[in-house]
Amino acid sequence: MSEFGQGRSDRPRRNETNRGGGQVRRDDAGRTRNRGGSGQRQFSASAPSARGRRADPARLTAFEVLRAVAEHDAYANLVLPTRIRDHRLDRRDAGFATELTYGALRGQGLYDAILSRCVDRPLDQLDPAVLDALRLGAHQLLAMRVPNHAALDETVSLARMVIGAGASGLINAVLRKVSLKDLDTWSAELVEGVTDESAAAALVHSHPEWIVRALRQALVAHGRDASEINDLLAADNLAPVVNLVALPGIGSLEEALDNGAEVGTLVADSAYYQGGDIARLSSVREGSTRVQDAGSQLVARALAQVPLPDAGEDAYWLDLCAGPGGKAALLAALASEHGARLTANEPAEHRAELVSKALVAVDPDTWMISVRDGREYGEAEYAGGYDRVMVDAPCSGLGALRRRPESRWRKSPKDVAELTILQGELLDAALSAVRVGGVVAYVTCSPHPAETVAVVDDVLSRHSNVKLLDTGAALEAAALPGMASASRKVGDGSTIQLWPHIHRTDAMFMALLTRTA
Ligand SMILES: C[S@@+](CC[C@H](N)C(=O)[O-])C[C@H]1O[C@@H](n2cnc3c(N)ncnc32)[C@H](O)[C@@H]1O
Repeated sequence: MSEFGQGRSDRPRRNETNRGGGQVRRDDAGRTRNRGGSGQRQFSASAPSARGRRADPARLTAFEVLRAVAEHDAYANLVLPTRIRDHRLDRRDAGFATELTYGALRGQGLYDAILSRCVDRPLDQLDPAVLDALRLGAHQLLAMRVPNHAALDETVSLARMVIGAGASGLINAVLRKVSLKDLDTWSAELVEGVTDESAAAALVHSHPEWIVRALRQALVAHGRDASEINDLLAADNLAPVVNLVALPGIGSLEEALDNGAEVGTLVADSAYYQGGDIARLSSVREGSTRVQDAGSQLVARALAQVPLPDAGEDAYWLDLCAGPGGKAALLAALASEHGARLTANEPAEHRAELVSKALVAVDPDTWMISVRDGREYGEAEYAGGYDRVMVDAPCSGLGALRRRPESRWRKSPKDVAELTILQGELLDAALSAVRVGGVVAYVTCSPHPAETVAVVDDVLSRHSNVKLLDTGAALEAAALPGMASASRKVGDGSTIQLWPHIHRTDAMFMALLTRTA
């Protein structure tokens, strides 16, 4: 089964027996079709000339999202829910559209390599809409449990309706060639003669080559074996399960568990939810239960719970880069339990508003929003004013590729280089704003060495009064028993790096630091 999707397809399930004993036929959109007494099919999945037939709404939805991503730089995870609503897809069709959209976007690199062997011209000379239709067809043919004839006919029908009759002929011919081999055979052919391991892994697991090299370096930099790269890349291609957190002292997981969620195994008050539209849970709508990756929950809890090296006051906490507010909500709830107050800072106005919304369920007396460049907290007026500071720095997001299916194709090494300067400056500001004996958490959702260990090494080399704490021990204390180790020793302290292929979380990095003088 493909690694480019949710790992399963819930449709079509063919030839199910219904309660009356007859055959329930499902069309290629997964809806049941009554074949009627005459046996005459109302809908022919195999008819290649389905002229005049309407495009399948689930496939049309996926096509529209791919077009929005390509033409308007849209984020698939934001556009898809709107399109699903526009087309009034039921739960089953919404699942199909989601798997198709995300799978085609993640698999784009691999599918383009395959398609370029089946098209008689360079892919960039194709109409971009045709190319998107071909990618959707390739994903259905190679990675979903859709019968070949259905994948072909439905994609051709879609193209005829939304692009034109001319395009549908080309698409039919190309997809027929794609369908002649399965994904493993195609992958093996593509890497034949490719001697560079990173280049081969980039092709097979559909990642840009520079990201494969960066992730391989990251594994080594965080004390793991470079040979894990294939597992890591494969994990990037699986849709993450929705993780929930019930805000401590405020929310409860009861409703989620009643609706099929399973208790989380990494961190307290968390759950895994696979029940579809999360907004149907009232606790989520109210904001007392929130969607948050378990890795993000862990780093927030580790900062909140680590004993302060100098047990003094513990009343003022700062989240320096808070938007859109995931960690701020958990930190504010934990601060409230501690009797502390959280300042959630975010320089982008619209993101600061999101932070306010994220905090809606938390007692408003325990938090406040600040809207400024986090580097301003390095100024004298804030010096030593906080006991615990979170620096969840803007980063390349290379550790969260599974959440944003198109993001890997939009990033470049230049993004990383630009961000590392800001990351160092924000960490400097946090270390100025924390009191002596307080704690700063430097966090990224990227394992890239330049954004993680290099930033920490640099700050330690520049400030003789800054010390790395045992972050691994703090994380373990915040986690449920049995979590696989994530820490790497550095002198007397340690940093931690979580991994999608080991911990089933985003690849969060954290270093806990203190100021000694
Ligand atoms: C990785 S995100 C933070 C995610 C957030 N902590 C959460 O858990 O939801 C980084 C945030 O830093 C903000 N940011 C960018 N430049 C900044 C700066 N100079 N000072 C403070 N925050 C900044 C971005 O707008 C973005 O919202």
